[in-house]
Amino acid sequence: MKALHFGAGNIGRGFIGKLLADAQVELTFADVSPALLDALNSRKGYDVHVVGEQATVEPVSNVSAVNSAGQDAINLIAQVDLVTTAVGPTVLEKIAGNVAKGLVLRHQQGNDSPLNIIACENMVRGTSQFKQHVFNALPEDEKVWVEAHVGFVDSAVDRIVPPAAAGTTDPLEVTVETFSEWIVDKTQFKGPLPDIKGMELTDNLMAFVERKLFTLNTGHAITAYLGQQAGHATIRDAILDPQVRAVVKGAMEESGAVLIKRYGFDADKHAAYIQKILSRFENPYLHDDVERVGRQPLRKLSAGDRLIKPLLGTEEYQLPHANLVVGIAAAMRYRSEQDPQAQELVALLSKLGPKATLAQISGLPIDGEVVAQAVSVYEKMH
Ligand SMILES: NC(=O)C1=CN([C@@H]2O[C@H](COP(=O)(O)OP(=O)(O)OC[C@H]3O[C@@H](n4cnc5c(N)ncnc54)[C@H](O)[C@@H]3O)[C@@H](O)[C@H]2O)C=CC1
Ligand SMILES: O=P(O)(O)OC[C@H]1O[C@](O)(CO)[C@@H](O)[C@@H]1O
Repeated sequence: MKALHFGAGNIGRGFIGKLLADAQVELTFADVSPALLDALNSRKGYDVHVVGEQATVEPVSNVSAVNSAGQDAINLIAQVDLVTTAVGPTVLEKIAGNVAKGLVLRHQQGNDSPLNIIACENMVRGTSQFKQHVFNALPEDEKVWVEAHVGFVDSAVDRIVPPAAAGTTDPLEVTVETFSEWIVDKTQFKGPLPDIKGMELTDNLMAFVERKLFTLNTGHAITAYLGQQAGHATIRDAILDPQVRAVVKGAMEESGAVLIKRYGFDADKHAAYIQKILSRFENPYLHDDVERVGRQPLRKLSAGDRLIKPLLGTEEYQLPHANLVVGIAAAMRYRSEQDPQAQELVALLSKLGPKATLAQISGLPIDGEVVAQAVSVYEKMH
């Protein structure tokens, strides 16, 4: 099997690319970073540092890389069996044009073998959203062929992979936690289902996507935002702060109560899932900055994402949400010099004030109770 993976970053190298290479898939990365492309092409591999109770170094070999914006990537889309992405939600639209060109070429070359595309991003049904971008870029008369031959397969991806430690000069350096979970929607594949170790197939993807995004990512984001407020630099330091931990755990439980109602999860197993996540946040072997985990606060405060969507669920089922509201207020206080969305948030707050800013970003009603509660917490937070 041949695969093209967009995004040779942390998840690309440390999780999805590694898993494909381990399964003997002939793997090419597509990226835009010259440093990554050069290093991958000259060394053809890299080491993955898996850290936990027992640290291991797992080599990845026989990989190569192409520029995702160039003709090589288009040519590969015409040939491979699998395309995966881990580029970040905002980049999917940017790569859609070249993916569409590759699909047109594939058709022109008479390659009717099934191709499956899987976006591995922190998004609800990210591949379906990517499909829309690809279809927007496709000529009208190619759409029927693409529908018939290309599977757009949604997935949930879970492994904490922070950027390489400060001071590392190797662009391929990557350190990952032991835990990993990649769950894909088996109902969306074209052709035979792949048999790749570490890729789990399900016909109930939404339950897994929401369980992951609205537990791990909800808790992680609130740890980051409250941690930054309390002056902690890392997720570990933040989650070991009892005041932060109480809110994070409370918010995951509030979100969990919605998931239990919606998907019928077993309450005890869900409580154990939350405990496991808290211990992953504490991982002493990972250095994960609160600034990274809180990145792109406008995305994280949007209606379908990890803070607002669980809160809307609590309203739907009339469940408590005091801790989620504290997390939302803390997100409004997130600051980062590196992050354009953090700058935009500051600009919005100073132009519109907190109430209108939150309503605009989240889609929550400006005169509703939740906005009033969040703004009241926000104002007490400095
Ligand atoms: N790091 C983590 O622990 C996890 C990340 N994710 C998700 O995986 C995705 C990627 O995250 P990370 O790997 O952490 O980010 P990252 O920033 O380490 O990697 C993104 C990669 O995409 C590349 N890129 C940017 N523009 C591109 C383009 N036009 N074409 C091709 N490549 C391009 C970048 O050069 C970079 O190598 C995100 O959606 C994230 O939410 C999901 C689970 C875990
Ligand atoms: O990658 P995002 O969506 O910006 O959010 C960061 C989060 O994603 C992860 O990278 C993994 O799911 C976490 O480390 C963190 O919750």
